[in-house]
Amino acid sequence: MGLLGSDYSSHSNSKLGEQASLLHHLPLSVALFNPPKYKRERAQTSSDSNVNVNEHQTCDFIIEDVPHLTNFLPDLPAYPNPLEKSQAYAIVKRTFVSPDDVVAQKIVVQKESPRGVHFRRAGPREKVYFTPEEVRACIVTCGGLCPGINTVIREIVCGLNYMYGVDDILGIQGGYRGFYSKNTINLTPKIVNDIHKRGGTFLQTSRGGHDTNKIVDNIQDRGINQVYIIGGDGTQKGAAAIYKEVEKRGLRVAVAGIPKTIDNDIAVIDKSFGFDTAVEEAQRAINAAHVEVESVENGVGIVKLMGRYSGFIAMHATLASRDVDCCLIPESPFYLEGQGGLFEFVEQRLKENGHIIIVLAEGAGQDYVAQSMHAVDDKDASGNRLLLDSGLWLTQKIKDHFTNVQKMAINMKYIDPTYMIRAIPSNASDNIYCTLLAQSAVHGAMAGYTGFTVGPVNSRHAYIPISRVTESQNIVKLTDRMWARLLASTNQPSFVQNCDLALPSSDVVYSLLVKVDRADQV
Ligand SMILES: Nc1ncnc2c1ncn2[C@@H]1O[C@H](COP(=O)(O)OP(=O)(O)OP(=O)(O)O)[C@@H](O)[C@H]1O
Ligand SMILES: O=P(O)(O)OC[C@H]1O[C@](O)(CO)[C@@H](O)[C@@H]1O
Ligand SMILES: [Mg+2]
Repeated sequence: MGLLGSDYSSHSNSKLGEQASLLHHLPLSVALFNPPKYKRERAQTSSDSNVNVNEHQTCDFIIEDVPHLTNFLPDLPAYPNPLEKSQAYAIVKRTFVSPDDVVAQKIVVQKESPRGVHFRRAGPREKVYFTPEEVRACIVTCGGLCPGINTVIREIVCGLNYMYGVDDILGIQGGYRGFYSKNTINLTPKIVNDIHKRGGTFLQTSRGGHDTNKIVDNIQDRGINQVYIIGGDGTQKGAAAIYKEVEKRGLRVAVAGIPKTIDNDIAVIDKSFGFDTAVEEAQRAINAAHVEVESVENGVGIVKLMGRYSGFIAMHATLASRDVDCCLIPESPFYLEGQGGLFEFVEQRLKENGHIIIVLAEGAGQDYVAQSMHAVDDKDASGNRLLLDSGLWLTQKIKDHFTNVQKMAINMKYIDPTYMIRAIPSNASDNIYCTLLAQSAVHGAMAGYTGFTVGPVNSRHAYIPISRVTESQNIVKLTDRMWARLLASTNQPSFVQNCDLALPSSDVVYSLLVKVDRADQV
């Protein structure tokens, strides 16, 4: 028996495998593997001088596992994985992922630190819980667009068909509401063959319209037993609700989430697909701004990029470009006037270089804009806050300041590429990434796992409990080194007063950042 009871395994002699029977009785998603204290015995060498030989140490090993259909359908039959006979895997040394393989969430550790949280490694398993003829799969795409969605759709269809011989795959059209309001389309490798060359989603998408009961009724009525759900944080919350309802009804339906978001705001995973493509496309807008502002006197270029709550696209586009003087993101409050403010910085760069480029994430400075516009807090159909145009607002503020206060003529160039960075096909590396995601999702569902999201954790693909990726949103942490690297690269103001920077706790620094921002507004 493997690390957890749901996997069939021949690795019964591994140390982790020996703990399996204990783990099987632990709560579904979290298993704490707490081996006895062991003696670390090492020969002491000169380079080891700071190591305490023979000291005792506890190493906590935590697995956050994903559910398996057998958790609520214990008598489900298993079958040998057809990949055993697949020509693609014929000479692969280890076709099947060992049930003992896990992926560590933290790979930078200290000598004495606990082993920490691990996720189940993604990939094909020795046993599957569906025969090819039994499978009726469906794919749905929800939320905003993102480069690579079509590649994921294509690779799920081809993966199911070429690897597992499945040929009953339905496309749900128009997002979650498509389950109960639209006809499905049949997806075959031939139909999806070229779709990866196009941007957007072949299946169409929507916001709102998630009705768990209606969706699961429909899954049941249509005899669907594998559900592949491609979407962002909101979509994954919807997938978790579908999984829970499926479990409650005791249905043999595997629910697999594939994380999608241009904003890169999904927790746990390294990066979301399409993000690199979007950052690359954003370079075109920044380059255009650079050409424009270099060709005039006192050129001020403002480029607004997507990023509702997280400034990853703006941060990475800035770091990649070298032409950007200042990057503004939602996580880092800024202020305009006075010492250390944005106006002062713009003036300084204009004097030094004759031009300046500011990259602004759409969610940056929203409170500022809302105040000056007395706007109401509008929401989209999914309940996401509708943003005000901070790019236009900043453009006007800078124009007003230099015309009325500084009495200095500037040449303002505002570029807003918005949808252009996400409505394109994915680049080569994102295409490969999408293929891995799709194949991992297919292997997971075929192996009977459910209620999981697939994604890379420290470059290794893993099955992550859906609830784990929806409990928080990934944001740029100002206290991490990446933001410091950006500040060091642009040499822009951090908008944090020196005395505040000395504070030890990131929470305190963050709350002060907010206070600095508020203080400036009153
Ligand atoms: N808490 C929730 N529970 C169930 N369904 C939800 C929840 N939040 C959002 N959804 C559904 O998920 C779908 C997509 O959500 P949303 O519009 O927020 O996009 P997203 O998946 O977060 O993607 P992105 O942010 O990248 O555009 C919608 O159909 C919405 O109804
Ligand atoms: O106009 P739409 O399609 O709702 O999408 C806009 C939003 O979608 C995202 O791309 C992803 O959430 C945001 O960056 C952006 O604010
Ligand atoms: Mg979202």
